[in-house]
Amino acid sequence: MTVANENLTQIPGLGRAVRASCARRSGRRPPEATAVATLPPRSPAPLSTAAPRRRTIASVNASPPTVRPPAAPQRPRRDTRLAEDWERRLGAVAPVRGLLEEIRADGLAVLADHFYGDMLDDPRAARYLSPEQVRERLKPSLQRWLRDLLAAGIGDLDTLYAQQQHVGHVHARIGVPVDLVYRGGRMLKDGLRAAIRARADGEAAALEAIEAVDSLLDIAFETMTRAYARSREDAGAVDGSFRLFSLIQNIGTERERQRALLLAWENAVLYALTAEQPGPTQALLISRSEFGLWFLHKGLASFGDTAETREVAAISGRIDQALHERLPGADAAARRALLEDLRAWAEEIRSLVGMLFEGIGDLESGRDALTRLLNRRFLPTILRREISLHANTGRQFAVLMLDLDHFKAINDTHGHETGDRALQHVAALLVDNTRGSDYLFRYGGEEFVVVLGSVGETEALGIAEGLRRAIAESPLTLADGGRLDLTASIGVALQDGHPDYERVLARADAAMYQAKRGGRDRVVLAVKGMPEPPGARALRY
Ligand SMILES: Nc1nc2c(ncn2[C@@H]2O[C@H](COP(=O)(O)OP(=O)(O)OP(=O)(O)O)[C@@H](O)[C@H]2O)c(=O)[nH]1
Repeated sequence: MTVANENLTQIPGLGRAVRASCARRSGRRPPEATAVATLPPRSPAPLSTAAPRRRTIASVNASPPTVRPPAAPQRPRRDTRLAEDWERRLGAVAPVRGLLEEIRADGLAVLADHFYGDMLDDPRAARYLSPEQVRERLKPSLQRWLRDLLAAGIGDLDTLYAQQQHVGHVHARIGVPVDLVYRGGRMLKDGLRAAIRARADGEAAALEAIEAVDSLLDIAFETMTRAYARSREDAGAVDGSFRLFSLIQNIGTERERQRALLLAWENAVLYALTAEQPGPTQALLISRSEFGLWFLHKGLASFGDTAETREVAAISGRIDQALHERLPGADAAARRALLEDLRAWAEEIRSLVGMLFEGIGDLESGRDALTRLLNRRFLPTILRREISLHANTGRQFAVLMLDLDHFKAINDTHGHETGDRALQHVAALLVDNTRGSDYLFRYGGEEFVVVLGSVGETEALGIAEGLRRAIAESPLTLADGGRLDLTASIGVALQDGHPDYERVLARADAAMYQAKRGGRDRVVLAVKGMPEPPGARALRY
């Protein structure tokens, strides 16, 4: 419950904001998100009002932009058993409603003070919290969250459920330790118990209210935890595929290299087994060969635990065992037989490794097919890493949101193919005018995101200005020899210590929108209080 409360008011729907503006500018619908997070309106709105469906930053988890029909409104995905439990627990609150109303009316500010006082004392929580955030946003939103929970009736189930889910997703994005969340839950229970006892008319009434509130908090935290776990699993899968993707950058070359190394081992064995003196067995073991070392250190890490990798490992073991057992003292005929077996096993390995490489061919989808820049689905992985690096080392990073100007007119005047060539041209300029350590993503149709690691404001603005100038000064040469001038609007946001990666993206987006409004072909730095782009309703500072 540390950051979640802030996010109840600050974060909801940032992904939607970014996606909406992306769609707005690109003319293409952003990809569908998987997660559905719905929140009640910010201020004292009735909980029973159905909350709008919100998309989360799963936006950037999705595949490249595609045109899709509008999504039908959906209720948040719910587990039926959990929903029944919610209903039961909300029902149990009814008889004690009067007492809870009293607590809602005057008891929550003290509780929020106590809660955040304790959290700020915890050095781990300090990573996610600043006294200013706590004072300005977190305490009020914790009170709001509690007020909503204590006032909720069965008709509010959808909203409540989605609210807890959202909190869980946010905790996962930020990486709040689960035990800290549970500690927060425990503190709230203790505080509410004390408040109930202070106001209840007798022990029996107090116990009834305590039981009702405890069970409500329990189920709220269970719902959050489920969403948290699902989010972490999804993020883990993407992180995993990114590791794999970055490990084997050029699959074709790597595959040929490993074929050659396996062949080199086979030749060494052939040479040794047909020579008069085969030499030491140890030198022939496949596990000691360059291929064997590659497989152990990189192949297994890259391909993971699959039937094929297990089979390669088993055959390699068989090869080494046969060499140990059958080579020492073997006569020419025995060596010939051994050689035949070894070559047959090597052939099996070759075919299995070929299959493994084929299986990861689709990792090429880690790159955008047109521009060869990184696919946006890896953006959360990179931003989470940068945020964690910033927390651990203080190294700041920046996000540039770059959108080509009047791109529709280019398509309309010169055709879609020329538009595609312009996108490739700009992608190449981005590569040429950034550092090797920067990450370049195609974010939407004619929109790019650049993540600059270890930069301050001046350097980030310098790189952004360099990109702007490079694009403005490097027209695309057309098939008929003519030239097509291009410009871009760039929003720059420096990481401000906020642990949620959606926020820095949304700030860069707002700055980019200002660059468009200011006349295009310019760089704008995100500053506090910048107005939201239309459609980005949840973009709040
Ligand atoms: N050729 C090509 N065009 C694309 C691609 N993806 C999106 N677009 C086009 O990009 C254009 C974006 O247009 P708008 O969002 O109206 O923005 P704009 O014309 O660049 O105007 P401003 O952003 O306001 O300067 C649309 O016409 C899209 O069809 C693509 O992959 N290839």
